Amino acid sequence: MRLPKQVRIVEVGPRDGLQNEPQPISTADKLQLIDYLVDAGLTSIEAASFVSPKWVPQMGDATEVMQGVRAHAGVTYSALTPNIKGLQAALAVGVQEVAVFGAASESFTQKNINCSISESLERFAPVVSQAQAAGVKVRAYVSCVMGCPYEGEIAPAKVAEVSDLLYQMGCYEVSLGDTVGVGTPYKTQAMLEAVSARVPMDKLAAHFHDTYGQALVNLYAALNMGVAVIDASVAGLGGCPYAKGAAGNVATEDVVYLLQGLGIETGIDLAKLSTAGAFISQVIGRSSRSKVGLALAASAAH
Ligand SMILES: CC(C)(COP(=O)([O-])OP(=O)([O-])OC[C@H]1O[C@@H](n2cnc3c(N)ncnc32)[C@H](O)[C@@H]1OP(=O)([O-])[O-])[C@@H](O)C(=O)NCCC(=O)NCCSC(=O)C[C@@](C)(O)CC(=O)[O-]
Repeated sequence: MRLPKQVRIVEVGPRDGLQNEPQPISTADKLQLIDYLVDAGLTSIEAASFVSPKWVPQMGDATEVMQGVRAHAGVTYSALTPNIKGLQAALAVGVQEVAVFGAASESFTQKNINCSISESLERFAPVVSQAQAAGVKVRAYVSCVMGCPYEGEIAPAKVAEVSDLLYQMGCYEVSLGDTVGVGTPYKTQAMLEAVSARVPMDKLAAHFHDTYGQALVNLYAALNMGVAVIDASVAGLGGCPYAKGAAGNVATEDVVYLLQGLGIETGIDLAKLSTAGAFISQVIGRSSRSKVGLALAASAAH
C-alpha cells in the first residue's frame, strides 16, 4: 500500500458535469458555480469545452465562460479542444490549459469525435504542438479505459498504447476515463499496471464515472497504486452525450470525504464544496448525487 500524501482534484463539473444537461444553463450560473468551487479551495477547474455547438449545445458559450472566469493566484481553468479550430478559439480567450480527448475504443472515438483512433491522434498532434508553442499546457483524456458502451471489454494493453502515444506527443498528464463506470477494483489494478508500465504513475489521473456505484472503491484501488490526481464532479453531475446511460463522475464531495478519512491532504473545504453542490443542483432542478453532500445538508438542517 502506498497512498499518496497529497491528492490534486481536478474539478470537471462545469464541463463534464454540465455538458449533457438538456436544459440550457446560463453563463452566469456556470460562472457562479465556478466561483463557489474556487471559494471551496479547488485549484484545477475544467470550465468549458470548445467543441461543435451542434454536437454539444450546452458548451456553446465556452468563449463567454472563459472570458468570465475570475483570475486567482494558483487557480487554473482549462477547456477541451478536440481540434485546431477549438484550440484557436481557446487561445483567443487566453486559456491557461487545454485538453485533447481520445479513447481506447474505435467505436467510441467515431461516435464522440467522428474519426478513428489513429485519425484522432493525427488531429491532436498539431493541437498539442501549437498549444505548447503558445505556452499552454495540454492534458489528455483516454475514454473507455475499463469498458466501452459499444464494444464492451477493452484490453488494458490498448489503453496503455493510446495513453503512451498521447504522453509521447507532449501531454503532461493522461486522465484515464472509466466513461461508463463499469470498472471494478481488480480491473482498475490491471488497467493501471498496463498503463503505468508505459506512462509514469505520477503522470496519470483517474477519471471515474459512478454508473455502477464502483467509482470510490476503484479510486481507493488507484490511490493504493500511487495515483495522486483525481477528476471529480461536484454533486456527481454529468454523463457523456456519446455514452448513453453513463451516470455522472464520482462526486467531488464524496472524494474529499474519502481522502480526509485516509489522512490525505486536498486543501478543500468540504462545507463550502457542499454549498457549490447545493447551488448547481438547485439550478438544474435535481437532487445532488453526492451522498456526502446530501448527508451534510441533512445534518445542517437539524
Ligand atoms: C470533434 C468534432 C468537432 C468533429 O466534428 P466533425 O463534424 O467531424 O468536424 P468538421 O471539422 O467536419 O466540422 C463540422 C462542423 O463543426 C464545426 N466545428 C468543428 N470543430 C469545431 C470546434 N472545435 N468548435 C466549434 N465548431 C467546430 C465546423 O466549423 C463545422 O461547422 P459547419 O460548417 O457545419 O457549420 C465534433 O465531433 C464534436 O464537437 N464532438 C463533440 C465531442 C464532445 O464534446 N464529447 C464530449 C466530451 S468527451 C467526454 O465527455 C469524455 C471525457 C473527456 O470526459 C472522459 C471520459 O469520461 O471518458
